[in-house]
Amino acid sequence: MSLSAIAKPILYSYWRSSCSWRVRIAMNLKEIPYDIKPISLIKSGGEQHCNEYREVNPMEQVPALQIDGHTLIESVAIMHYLEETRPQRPLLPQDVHKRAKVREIVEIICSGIQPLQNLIVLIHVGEEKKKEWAQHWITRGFRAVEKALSTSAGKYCVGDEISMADCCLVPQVFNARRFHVDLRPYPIILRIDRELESNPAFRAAHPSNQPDCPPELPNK
Ligand SMILES: O=C(O)/C=C\C(=O)CC(=O)CC(=O)O
Repeated sequence: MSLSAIAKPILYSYWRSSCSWRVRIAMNLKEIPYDIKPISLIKSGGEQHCNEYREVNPMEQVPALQIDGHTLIESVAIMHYLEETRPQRPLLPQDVHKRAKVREIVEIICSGIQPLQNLIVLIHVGEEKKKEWAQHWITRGFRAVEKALSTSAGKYCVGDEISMADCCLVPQVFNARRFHVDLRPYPIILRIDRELESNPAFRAAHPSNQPDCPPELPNK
């Protein structure tokens, strides 16, 4: 086995990137030790655009995970890799219908909400319109998530076991608060977010507990 295959995984991460945060939660839940390599999405126009990092992730985004001698990108693909190679503390239910529900909620958030309100899109939309834009897409998506949860949720998004859906939901709720979305119409989302707040794996993955979190939290 090569040295890189047994090295401690390295996660290229940004403290308040919701996609990095999903993977941090999954790594923590599965108790996989890893080192963080911070990539600032804002310093000098964004370190994700430098030549060196483009070699790691040609999408010029975080996260990227170096693990088992491979470099993986895209948070959902990474979570599935972790699930398939580290089945301890499963993040997908056994039941096929419940699995479909987990994937549905993951997809709503990771395709239907977050990409529309991420940094590159908001820069394009412009400072003046960005808050209204982000609120629009998060509200639209949360309506669908809340509806899905009305039949799937137990203690967590799907039943009583934490799944990939929860790894995606909590960071998206943080983004919703950041853009001052009125969350009162989504009581199930709020209840699950509150439930997971004190979970150690979620707490350790929180932006405020990251090595690159600035001492003064900007809230723009
Ligand atoms: O500090 C910043 O303002 C820069 C970037 C982010 O927040 C990350 C995002 O683009 C949002 C997200 O991950 O959903």
